[in-house]
Amino acid sequence: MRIDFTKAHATGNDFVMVFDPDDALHELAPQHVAQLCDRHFGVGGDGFIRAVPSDDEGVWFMDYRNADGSAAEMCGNGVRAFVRFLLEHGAVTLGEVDSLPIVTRAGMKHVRRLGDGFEVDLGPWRLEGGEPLVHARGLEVARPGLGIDMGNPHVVVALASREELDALELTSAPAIDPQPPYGANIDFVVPGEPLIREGAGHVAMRVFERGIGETLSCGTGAAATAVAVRHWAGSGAPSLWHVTVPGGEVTARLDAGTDGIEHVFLGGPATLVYTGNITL
Ligand SMILES: N[C@@H](CCC[C@H](N)C(=O)O)C(=O)O
Repeated sequence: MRIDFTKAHATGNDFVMVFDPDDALHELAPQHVAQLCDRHFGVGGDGFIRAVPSDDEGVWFMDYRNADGSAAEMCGNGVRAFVRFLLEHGAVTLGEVDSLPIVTRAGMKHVRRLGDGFEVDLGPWRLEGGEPLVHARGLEVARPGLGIDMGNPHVVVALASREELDALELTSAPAIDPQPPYGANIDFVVPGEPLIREGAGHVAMRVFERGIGETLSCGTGAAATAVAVRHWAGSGAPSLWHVTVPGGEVTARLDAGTDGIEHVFLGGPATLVYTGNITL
């Protein structure tokens, strides 16, 4: 089977993207996805994204899979790359003031232009309750995490310093107790110095993603980070957060959605790198 693909990234979170208007690849097996995402034997990527028409006329479904072939509900960096990809294919148009609906496994999301990049309305979040203990290599003792549902599951762990963040060894999965039923992406966070600058919050994070491993960036992780840090900071904390990740910076803005409930709006760049084809 020959597959035409585009390699894309959003702050270093990289994807193999396929345009599939006829849904011809709907039976692509997890091992095929894993092969495409393999950095030694395939194209290489943190995830695989297939563009397929949704049941809504003119609206596209983002079929997102992790590098191990597992499906995930949402990918905040991936959806920005997805919109760039759809625009490149001429499959959609997006004016300066419009927003584009995209169907995901976590429901419909709306994406608008923001500078040279895009901003996606990830919708409302949910605090999971409880404080799972997270232990990663490089940490002397396990730390409590805050479980946040951002459409996909996250556990955010606050660390004391930049040194502690840098010392983390994320080549193997951190242990979580109790283990969340569907697994979780684990976001390790340190406050910026200072935490608040010019009215906006600043934090740095590293992430160990479910179904992948450490990545250079995670958009839903940055959104969960902003929610967690604001939760810890209490009233008076800013609503705009700059989140530094190993692959760059994204923004997470906490604001009312069209339903009047507070949503997280994730902003950042998205780049198409090259196109090619591969035979599986
Ligand atoms: N990197 C993504 C999240 C991808 C899915 C995640 N690994 C999961 O399994 O939930 C992002 O930018 O949000």
